[in-house]
Amino acid sequence: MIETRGLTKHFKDVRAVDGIDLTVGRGELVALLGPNGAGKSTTLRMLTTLIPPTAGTATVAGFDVVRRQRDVRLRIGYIGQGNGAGHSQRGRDELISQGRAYGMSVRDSRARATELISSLGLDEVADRTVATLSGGQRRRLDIAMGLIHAPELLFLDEPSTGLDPQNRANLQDHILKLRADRDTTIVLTTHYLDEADSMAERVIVIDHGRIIADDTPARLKAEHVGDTIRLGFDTESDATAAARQLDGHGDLERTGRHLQVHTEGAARKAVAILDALRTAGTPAAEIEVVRPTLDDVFLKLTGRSLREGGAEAEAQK
Ligand SMILES: Nc1ncnc2c1ncn2[C@@H]1O[C@H](COP(=O)(O)OP(=O)(O)OP(=O)(O)O)[C@@H](O)[C@H]1O
Repeated sequence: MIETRGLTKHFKDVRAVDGIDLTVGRGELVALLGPNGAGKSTTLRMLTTLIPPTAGTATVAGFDVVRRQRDVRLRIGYIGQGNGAGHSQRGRDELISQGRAYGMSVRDSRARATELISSLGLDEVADRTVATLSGGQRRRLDIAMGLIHAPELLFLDEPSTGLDPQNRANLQDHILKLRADRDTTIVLTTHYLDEADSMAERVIVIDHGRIIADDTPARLKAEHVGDTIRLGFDTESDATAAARQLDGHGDLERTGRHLQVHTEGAARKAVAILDALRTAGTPAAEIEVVRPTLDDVFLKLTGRSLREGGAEAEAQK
């Protein structure tokens, strides 16, 4: 559904996107992850024909994004970060007009608008004019607009930003359902690592306009970080003795009376480690198996935390 080769966008001296090669197949659900300014939105804006690449090529749904813009647009839905909806019409009418703009019949547009109003929890706002809606309500209306023509490929630029947890969950359900029912291909950007982790089977990490990792969340975590077993002891000397006992069980790191063991398959190994320590007479007082998050992956890959510029920063705005 998407094929890019050396896709590049420069804004004067800023290399926003720096030679991206990307292939996305039909029905995939892909999350683009990266800190502020990494180039995620610029990539989506090129793929949705809103801005032309400086160099490289991209085809979307089989059409070149520069030469066949109209063909691309008819097949995709794009929900950007700004408010796409107008102001003077009622929410429901905006949706119906949008459906008509995509060539749907009045009847189909109405039916689809009703379906989306219900599934995105827009009942209370459907008959109000857009100008009177709150930011979150407007966001949900924008999302409904992007879905009106049931596109085969959907681009969502930070769909959850500005939504409360319940609406975020509703939206995630809706996206997963679209995929299950219609095999819609979905590419989304997000700052919410848990969202990427739970929804996407493929996570692409972008930094400085380049792809630095591309895999399933589970494999990214296993390959780049691995599990950690955290052990606590009654005294520092117990921890030192335990570290000697556990030589060979993984990478060990001792801080005071705590010991961290970095290893694969930590849940299984934890049992063996506890047994070994008990037998040696230095039993652990505390144990915790810590699974890595996508943020740990990002930190490992870039030396920076995605959270610093991510959802938390957004929430403080
Ligand atoms: N129209 C523009 N003119 C000049 N520079 C731009 C323009 N659009 C984006 N940039 C720059 O390109 C870089 C990539 O921006 P982009 O919006 O693609 O990042 P992003 O990963 O989507 O970030 P965010 O998470 O903040 O949305 C940034 O340095 C940004 O300042």
